[in-house]
Amino acid sequence: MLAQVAATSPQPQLEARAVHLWRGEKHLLRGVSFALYSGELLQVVGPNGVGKTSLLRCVAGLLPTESGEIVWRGQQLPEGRDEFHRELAYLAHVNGLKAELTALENLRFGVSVRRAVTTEELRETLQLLHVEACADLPVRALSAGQKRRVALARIMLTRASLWILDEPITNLDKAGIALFEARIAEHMRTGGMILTAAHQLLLQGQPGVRTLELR
Ligand SMILES: Nc1ncnc2c1ncn2[C@@H]1O[C@H](COP(=O)(O)OP(=O)(O)OP(=O)(O)O)[C@@H](O)[C@H]1O
Repeated sequence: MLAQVAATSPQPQLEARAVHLWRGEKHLLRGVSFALYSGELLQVVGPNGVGKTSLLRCVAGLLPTESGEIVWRGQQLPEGRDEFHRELAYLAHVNGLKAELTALENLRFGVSVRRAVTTEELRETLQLLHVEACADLPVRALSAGQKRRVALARIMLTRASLWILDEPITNLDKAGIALFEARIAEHMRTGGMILTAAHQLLLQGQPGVRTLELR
């Protein structure tokens, strides 16, 4: 708890300011604002179709906003976009894994574009999510929950400070959720930040954990 307080900086690292987005005829995001500080988890909640995924995609730069600002460490994007993307790890609804490659090959492929990584480190990370036995299996042979765990291992391995995760615990069982919550808590403890779209809240009631409700 003390470590979390120490990791919290007085300046927001990420801000959305009055973001508006239309999808077709629908005015989806109507002036959405938030600030995310070092060591925090912000969970975007709301009913199906309200715009949670769209907001995450706007923040990640995958969807252009009609108006409003996304600000990373005081700099309005797209200015400084390369640095922002170096600090960002994004996980969509889909896992983004290649079915014919093994879990280990997927991780190596996904992580080594960002940094050098050893096989030992990849295996250790799979172990943290209890899917080390899947390391040498083709991803097509894994269950939905095992695939999600491998996809989450990729996020952990990036060493990005900001994780943007769309429904991260989809298909995870109780044990998988608990393992992932422990990794999130560790990321927060070391000053990392997480922005999620969520139907099921993580680390409820813990310091540094907030929700943003879309209506
Ligand atoms: N590519 C698209 N083109 C047009 N409209 C879209 C597109 N993608 C999503 N939408 C619409 O935008 C709205 C918000 O979708 P979004 O996926 O952001 O919602 P969500 O809150 O994440 O929903 P869920 O809880 O079901 O995942 C929906 O009405 C959806 O139909």
